[in-house]
Amino acid sequence: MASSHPHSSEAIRGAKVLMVGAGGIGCELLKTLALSGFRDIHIIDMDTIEVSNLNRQFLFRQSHVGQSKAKVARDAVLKFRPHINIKPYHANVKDPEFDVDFFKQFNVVLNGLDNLDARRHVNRLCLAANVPLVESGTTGFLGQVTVHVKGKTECYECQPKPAPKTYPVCTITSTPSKFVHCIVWAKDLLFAKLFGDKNQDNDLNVRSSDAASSSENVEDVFVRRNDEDIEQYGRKIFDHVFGYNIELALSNEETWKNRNRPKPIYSKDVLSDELAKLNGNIDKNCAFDDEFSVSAMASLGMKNPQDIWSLKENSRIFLEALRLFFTQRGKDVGNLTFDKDDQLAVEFVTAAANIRAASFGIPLYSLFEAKGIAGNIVHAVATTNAVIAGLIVIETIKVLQNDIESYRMTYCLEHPSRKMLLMPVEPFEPNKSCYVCSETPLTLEINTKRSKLKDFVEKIVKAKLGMNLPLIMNSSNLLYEADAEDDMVAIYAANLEKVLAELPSPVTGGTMLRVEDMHQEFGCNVNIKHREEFDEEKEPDGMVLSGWTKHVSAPENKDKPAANNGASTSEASVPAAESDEVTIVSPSKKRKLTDDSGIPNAPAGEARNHQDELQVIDDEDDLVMLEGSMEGFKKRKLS
Ligand SMILES: Nc1ncnc2c1ncn2[C@@H]1O[C@H](COP(=O)(O)OP(=O)(O)OP(=O)(O)O)[C@@H](O)[C@H]1O
Ligand SMILES: [Zn+2]
Repeated sequence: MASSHPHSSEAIRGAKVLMVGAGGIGCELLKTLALSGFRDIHIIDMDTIEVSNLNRQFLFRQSHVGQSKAKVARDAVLKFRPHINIKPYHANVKDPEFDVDFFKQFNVVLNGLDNLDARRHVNRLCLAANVPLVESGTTGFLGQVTVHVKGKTECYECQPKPAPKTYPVCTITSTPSKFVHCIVWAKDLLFAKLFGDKNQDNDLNVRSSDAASSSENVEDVFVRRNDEDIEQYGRKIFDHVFGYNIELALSNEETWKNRNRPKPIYSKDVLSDELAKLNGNIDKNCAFDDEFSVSAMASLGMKNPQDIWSLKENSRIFLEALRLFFTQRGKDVGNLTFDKDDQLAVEFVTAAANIRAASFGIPLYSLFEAKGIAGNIVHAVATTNAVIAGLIVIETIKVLQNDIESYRMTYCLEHPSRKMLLMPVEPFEPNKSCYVCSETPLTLEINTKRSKLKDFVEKIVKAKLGMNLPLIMNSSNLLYEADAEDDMVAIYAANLEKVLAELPSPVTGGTMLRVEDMHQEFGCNVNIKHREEFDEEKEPDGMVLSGWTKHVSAPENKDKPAANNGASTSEASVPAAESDEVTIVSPSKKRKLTDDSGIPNAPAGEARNHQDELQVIDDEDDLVMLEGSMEGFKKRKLS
């Protein structure tokens, strides 16, 4: 780790650093820190080791599966650097114990995280504690490292981050045109409906409940009666979702005027009765070691995850996976959420998505490909993580030396630009209108007569402002407090609704709300303005927050800013959603369709660069940088 600075080794030896995340980047980083001479390292990671981590998180071995990442990483590094201090915390960085005072003890904080939510939280604590932050992210071959020093460079939130990839609910429930729509339907609607929490809202029946006046009671279809034969139940579900619901959708002629009509698929048409019986019989000879090895593919003797199954094979997998969930993993049913590492769940979702795709004339995909789409997986490249970890340490040393002139944010590219794969750029000054690191008030346009406190808190305060434990004030009146007792919540809700309701319409001056998060020692002012109507397509929240800088996020999710925006460290979740999930926009009313799309696992779609500096052409599979874009790298002086 060469540095021209004479005191770098001193700076390293005396430094106390906090690493957040001990995953793909984190393992590389801890090793590089230790080998570079760092002697006091604290690590927070909330996860335990999974088998799927082992290919790149090289501090972990098979025998560590199930153990704390932070602790195992520490032990592994102490084997070759026994005399340094490494303190692990198996915990969520958002836990209250990691407050501003905790952050203040460190000289620098290094993020190796994989989600926007945690990154924003750490950014705010670093600002409040006045501790520099070195932020990083990787997605496949792409990566970046940025330096954030309060008052000197932009903070992590100075540039707005792109919104999570969302799909209009009607595209998902009624008019899929791409395989990803079928995956989202299979995963977030059907899987959730059959195996998830029954109390969760679910749009699966949007269409059929419209016609619930017909003989069938829709809710009953999905509930398995106690004495109901599992094969019969499986076929009933199959026929309902792939046959009956499609017929129902077809009855709405308007929808299909300019679209290809889907084809209803019934189990009897695809599977002969003999086959369906065989379906069940095979399994009886197939023993599973534990519940996580339960597999419909194994049960049916299908081996290659890269095969594209026929409609018949998908149907058999669908019925078999459903049967296995109820017979072998019955205790999970009702509590499951889709997990890309759950083989049976991936099999079920692949099969269901393929059957739906077949119905809508969309090409079918293999389990391997479907898993990538469902899990938003861009395959991790260990080398990218290693390069990024090295760059983090280089920036860390500069930060410790207070060598501001040398700070760089560095992009790791997939293809060379001007023969360079690493693109160093001078950091930007803080954005004067950043609501996080400056005092700029925000503006919220909202229908003050209709909007509810719950929506305001969930959609704006938590989702957009990233607050964990919010508190809302109007002058000196407390309107909302996150951890208030239930009865108080009702009073707060009434208060806010009263405040909103009393606003004259249209409000020109606005009403100021103060929103704070004590834990983050962060607060901002929100100027409420009344607006009557919202475009349900473009403004699905029914309220619009603005005021802190122009929007970077492109509607098609191209030219998405940097890798550390949302998802990503290794095996990054592409659509950069906070929960790393593709979500469905559920409109209050039916909306006009658009074909938004973009394939979520296409690495090319993930051009992760500062939009202002890097122009990127999303050319299906290639990230191409325009030569002229180098102009954007011109110096911007730091204060
Ligand atoms: N709020 C948080 N608090 C503490 N650790 C977190 C938090 N959010 C994410 N992490 C950790 O950040 C690390 C990110 O690493 P990485 O991107 O390699 O993900 P992974 O979970 O190890 O792998 P994959 O998601 O690809 O299976 C994970 O170990 C995860 O536990
Ligand atoms: Zn900022």
